[in-house]
Amino acid sequence: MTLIADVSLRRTLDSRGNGTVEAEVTTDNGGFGRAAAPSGASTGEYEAIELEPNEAIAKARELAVPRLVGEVFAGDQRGVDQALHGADGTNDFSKIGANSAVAISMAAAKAGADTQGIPLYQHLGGAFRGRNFPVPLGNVVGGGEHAADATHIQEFLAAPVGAPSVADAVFANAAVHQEVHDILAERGIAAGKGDEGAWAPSVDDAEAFEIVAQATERVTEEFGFEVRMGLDVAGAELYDADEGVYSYGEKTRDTAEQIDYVAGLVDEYDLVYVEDPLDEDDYEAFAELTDRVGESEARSASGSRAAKPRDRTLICGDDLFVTNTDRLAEGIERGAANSILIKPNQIGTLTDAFDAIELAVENGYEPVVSHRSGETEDATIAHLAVATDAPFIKTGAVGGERTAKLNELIRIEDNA
Ligand SMILES: C=C(OP(=O)(O)O)C(=O)O
Ligand SMILES: [Mg+2]
Repeated sequence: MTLIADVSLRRTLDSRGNGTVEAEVTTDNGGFGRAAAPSGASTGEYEAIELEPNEAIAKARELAVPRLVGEVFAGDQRGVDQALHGADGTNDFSKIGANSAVAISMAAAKAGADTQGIPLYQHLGGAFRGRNFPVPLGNVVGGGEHAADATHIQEFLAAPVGAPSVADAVFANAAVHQEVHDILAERGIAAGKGDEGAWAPSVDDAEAFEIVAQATERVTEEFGFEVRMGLDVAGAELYDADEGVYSYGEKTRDTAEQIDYVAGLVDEYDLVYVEDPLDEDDYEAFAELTDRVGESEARSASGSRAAKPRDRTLICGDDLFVTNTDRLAEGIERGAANSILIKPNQIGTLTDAFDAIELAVENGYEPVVSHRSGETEDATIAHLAVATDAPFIKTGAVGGERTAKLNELIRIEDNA
C-alpha cells in the first residue's frame, strides 16, 4: 500500500456553467486520481451541504488535506473517508463542503486503483465484478426544476430492460431520445433541452406520456428488445406542505389522489421505475404506494394482458433517502419504497454511498446509482454501479457529461 503524497484542489466548470470542485490525489509511488463533484438542482432537504466551491476548497485545504497527506494509504478507502469526516466534524459536511469531500473521496479511489494497475470498478468491487451491467435509465423528456415551462413531472425515462448488452441499451436510449425529437416535430412542437439533455417541450404531462410511450414502442420494435418507461416525479418539488397538495399548475392532488394517480400511471404505462412519487417527508405515503404497486402481482383484470404477471415496479427514494443509511433504515422499517437512489455527493463519500448500497441490498431494496443535473466529465458513477452490481444507473441519454458515463460503461463491458 502506498501513502497519499499530495491532494490538490481547484475550481472547474460543471455542465450548467457553475463552478465545482475538482480534486487530484497522487501517491508515494506515482499513483494518480482525478475526480470532480456534481451538483443538484432539485436537491433533497436532507442532503449533505454543498459549499460555494472556493470556500469548500479553502476549508478542505485547511482541514482535510493535512489529515490525508502522508497519513492515509490511497487504497484504504474507509481510511480516506474517515479522515474526511474527522476533518469536517459535522454530520452533513457543512464545514468542508460535501463537494470537496466527494471529489477527494472519488479521486483517492481512482489513485488507489491506479497504484494497483486495475480498473476502478475492480478496486471498489473486487475481482469478480465486471460481468453484470446496470440498465441505464435515460432521461428523454423533462421539466420540473430542470427546465422552465415544460412538464411538471421532472423526468420521463427510457428503460431498455430487455437489452442484451449495455452498449445496446445505451444506443436504445439515444434512439428513444431521437424518436421523441421526431414525434415532437411531427406534432409541430418546438423544444429545447433541459439540464440533463432531455427534451423540454411546453406540453402537459399527459401529452409527454403519449409521446414517450410512442417513442419507446418504436424503439422496442426497431431494436427487437423491450424498452419500457420510468419516471422521476420529484414529488417534493411539487408538494405544497401548507396546503397538503401536489401542484401540477392549476391542477392539485392531495396525498391520497397522488397515490392513486401514480398507481394509475404504473398500470397504464407499465412503468418499471418511479422515483420520488411523493414528498420527501412522507414515509407513510411511500409505504402505501409501494404496497400497491411495488410487488410482483397478477395484472388486474383489464384487457388482454390480464393474465400476465406484472414485474415489480421499483419505487425509488431519492430526496426521501438522500443516500443516507439512517433515513434508509427508517424507510426499511416502515416499508417505504423498494429501491434507493445512490448519489455519492448527497452523502459526501464513497464509503457512505457503499454502506447505503449494502444496507439496501441486505433488505431487498434495489440500488440505482445516479448522476446529478449539474455534472462533469467524471465517470466514477459508472464504475460504482458495476462495482456494486447495481441493477440500474440513471445518467441521462445524450450530452457530453452524460455520455462520459455511458461510454465508460461501454468501455468496461469491452474490457478496454
Ligand atoms: C438527478 C436529479 O436531479 P438533481 O441532480 O437536480 O437533484 C434527480 O432528482 O434525480
Ligand atoms: Mg430524483
